[in-house]
Amino acid sequence: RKVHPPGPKGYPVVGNLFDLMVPEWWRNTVMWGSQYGDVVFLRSLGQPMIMVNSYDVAVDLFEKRSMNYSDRPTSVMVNELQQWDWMLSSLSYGEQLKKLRGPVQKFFESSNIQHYEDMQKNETQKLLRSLLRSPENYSQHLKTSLASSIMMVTFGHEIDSFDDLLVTLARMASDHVEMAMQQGLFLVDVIPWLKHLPKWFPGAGFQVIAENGAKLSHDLRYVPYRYAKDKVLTGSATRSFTSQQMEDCSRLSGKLTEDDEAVISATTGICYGAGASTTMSALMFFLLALTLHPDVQKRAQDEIDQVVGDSRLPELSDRPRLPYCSALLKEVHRWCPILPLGVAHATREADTYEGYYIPAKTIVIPNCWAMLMDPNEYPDPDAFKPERFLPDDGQRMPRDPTKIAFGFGRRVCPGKPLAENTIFLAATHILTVFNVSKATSEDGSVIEPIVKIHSDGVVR
Ligand code: HEM
Repeated sequence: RKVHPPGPKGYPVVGNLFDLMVPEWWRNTVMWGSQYGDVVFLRSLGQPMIMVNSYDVAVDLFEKRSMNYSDRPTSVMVNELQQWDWMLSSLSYGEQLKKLRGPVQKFFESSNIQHYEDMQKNETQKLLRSLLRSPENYSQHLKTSLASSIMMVTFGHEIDSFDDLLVTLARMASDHVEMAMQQGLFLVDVIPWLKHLPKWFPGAGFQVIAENGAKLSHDLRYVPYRYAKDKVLTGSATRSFTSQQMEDCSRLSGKLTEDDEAVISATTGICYGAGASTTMSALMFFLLALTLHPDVQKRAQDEIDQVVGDSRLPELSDRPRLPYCSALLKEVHRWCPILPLGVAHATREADTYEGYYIPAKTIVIPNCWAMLMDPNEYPDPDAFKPERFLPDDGQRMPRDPTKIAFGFGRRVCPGKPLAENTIFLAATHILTVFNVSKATSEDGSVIEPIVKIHSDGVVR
């Protein structure tokens, strides 16, 4: 509903708590969108929020007005008590963000990340061998392979098992921070003075959680970095994000300063948390799509057979000649949004948009679910149809879903080139050597899978 400046008073509070408590509650936000429009205002425990339901509005706010819409919501629990304030994804828009995003963007851009193709192919071939040995453990094999790939790219650290010490640390830390980031879970985020309560005080259990979080935050930042640094200094390191940054610093100033180390440890420390579960989720949805749609699988395999032949596995350079496989992966990002509500941005200052007053420090949520399920852009949105991205001559190509799935504006995912390469290699390698199908019981009858999608509140 349109209201006029000056104030947020009198805004409609839409939806109700029940809507927010059901699993996959963002599905309801599509209804809010059709009822209230592309911009929906809510108040959660006094905190103003807007939900952006259309791609055009997302571009208007996050891209055309990016100076104002590139902040992040702050949280006492995450930023202050647990000291995750070094983490790029939770930094406010400003000098520190620019200082950290610069090296991250430079490292992950396509021209640099292509140097890691051999390493990625090696990891993917290890995945194929594990899948051959015990296909029933497919999700564990995927997790291990993706963890190893990210650890190799970031620290030059190869892992054999998911119980690897650095991976365990990164997993525990990621779980902790994801929990702490959930809006409204901790009262201290609503009533900040509670942060002064000692941990023995009745009801101050959050202080114990915070203390553990602060330790994990410190260890995640410095333990893997020191390990990788030692390998670089002893000459036993392979090329990685850490080694490249250390070389850049030495070339520019002849030595590694404390400030350099603070940047390298922060930029490398975030990679596992940001990249492992998201890429894993995309590949799990890919396997689900193949299981449910054998016709799609067959068409993709035929394309690979024709283009690549049967004497080698696909490479990144084959991508332009595999349009159906590329369309399949676009459809995976659209059909099963991994981050249905993206990652929240926040306004720095008050703004007016199309007659709406948007206060300063409003949390701005891109409703990626609604954008990717928009029937005007993607007719029959619940159906899995890669061919929608191969339109007949003269027909319009629907919007590339990765323009939504990887976020917007100045906070867009910097890891996108790496994620896309990893997903392409794993998906096409699996298609080349395996058939993915529904399981059968002992008497040979097909077991219909029951699709259950787990979400930790951020990543599905
Ligand atoms: C399928 C895989 C992935 C998806 C769908 C994904 C999606 C996203 C999204 C939606 C955001 C928030 C963008 C915004 O605020 O508008 C984000 C941020 C980020 N992603 Fe990814 N991501 C993926 C993989 C990766 C990988 C592999 C890495 C690095 C190893 C990575 C690193 C980051 C970082 C550092 C941020 C924070 C950027 C900032 O706050 O400025 N992501 N990602």
